[in-house]
Amino acid sequence: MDNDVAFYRELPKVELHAHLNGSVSFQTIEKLISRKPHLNIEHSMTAIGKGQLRTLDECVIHKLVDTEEDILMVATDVIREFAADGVKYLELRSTPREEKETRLTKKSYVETVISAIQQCKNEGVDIDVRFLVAIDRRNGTEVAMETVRLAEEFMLSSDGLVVGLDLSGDPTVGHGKDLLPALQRAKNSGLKLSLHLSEVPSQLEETDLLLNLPPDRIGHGTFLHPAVGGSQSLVDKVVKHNIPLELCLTSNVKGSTVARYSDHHFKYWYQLGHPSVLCTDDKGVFCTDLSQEYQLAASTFGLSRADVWKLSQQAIDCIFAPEAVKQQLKQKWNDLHPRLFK
Ligand SMILES: CNc1ncnc2c1ncn2[C@@H]1O[C@H](COP(=O)(O)O)[C@@H](O)[C@H]1O
Ligand SMILES: [Zn+2]
Repeated sequence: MDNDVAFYRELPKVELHAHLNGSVSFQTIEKLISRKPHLNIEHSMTAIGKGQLRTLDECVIHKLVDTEEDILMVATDVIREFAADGVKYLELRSTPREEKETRLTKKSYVETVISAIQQCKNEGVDIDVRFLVAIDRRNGTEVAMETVRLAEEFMLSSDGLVVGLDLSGDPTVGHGKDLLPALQRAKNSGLKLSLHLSEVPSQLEETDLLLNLPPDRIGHGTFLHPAVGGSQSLVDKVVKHNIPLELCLTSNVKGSTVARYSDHHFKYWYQLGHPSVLCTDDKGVFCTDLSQEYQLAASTFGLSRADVWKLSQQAIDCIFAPEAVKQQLKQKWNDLHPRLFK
C-alpha cells in the first residue's frame, strides 16, 4: 500500500481515551446548532486554537447536548466516525449530567449512551464499544461516590458494556486524596480505573497517592518522568505495576502541556518498552482522528509500518473488556494483516 492516508485509516486500531462530548465532530455540531437556533451559537466557538482554554468550548458543547435525543445522536455519530476511521474497539467515556429543564437525569444519561452503543451494534457497525463512567474532579467527593454507585449499577445491568471509571476534569481543581475512597470502592467492586494523572506539572504528591491504588490505566501522565519535573520513583511505580499509558499527542500540543510533537513523552515511554496506547482525547475539539495520531507518531518518532502495526496490536492487551474480547480482536488483526502488508 503506497498511500499513507489509506494505510493509517485501514490500520485496525484501538481507541481507549475518548471523551464523548469532546469527540463530537463539526458535522454533528452543525446538526445540533440547527436544532437549537435560539442558543445563537456559532461554530467558531466550539473549535480550539493553540493555547486556548478548553473549558470555553466545553460549556458550549454541553449547552448543545442537553436532552436524551441529543446524547443519542451525538453518541451514535461519534461511534460511526471512529468506526469509519478504522477503530475496531472503542472505550468511550463521559460524565453523567443532569439537566432539570429537559428532565435529563444522570441515570438516563448513561442509559442513553448504552442505547447508542446497542443501536450501532444492531446496525452492524464494525466496532466493539464499551463505556467508562467519568468522575469530574471539579464536582468533589460526594458526587464522585454517587458516580461510583451509578457505575456499579450499570456494570451489573449493561451486559458488560460499562467496564470502568474515568477520573477527569480540570486537573488544577481539587485534590486526588478527596476522591480516593470513591476510587478505592470502585476498584473493589470490579470497575476498572483509568485516571488522568500528572496532566499538568507539580502534582507529584497526588500522583503518588493515586498510583498506590493502583489504577488500571493512566491518562496522559505528561509530567511523570524526571526530565519534566516528575520523579524516578513515580516512573518506577508505573513500571512495577505495568500500568499502560493513554497518550494523546495533538491534545497535549494544542493544549500546550507539551511544546512540540518531538518533545512528547511518547518517546520516553516507547523507548522504555512500556505499554503506551495512542489516543485522541477530544477528536472534535482538537480536530484530529486516531489514524492521524498514528501517522503523527510515526513521522515524529521515525516508526516503520511494522512498528506502527505492533503499536496498534499491543493496545489490545490494554483494553478493559474481558480476555475473550482480546482474543477476538487479535484474530481480527491477524485476518487484516495481509491486506495492509501485501
Ligand atoms: C484535554 N484534557 C482533558 N483533561 C481532563 N478532562 C478532560 C480533558 N478533555 C476532556 N475532559 C473531560 O471531558 C469532559 C467533556 O466530555 P463529557 O461531557 O464527559 O462527555 C470535560 O468536561 C472534562 O471533564
Ligand atoms: Zn482526557
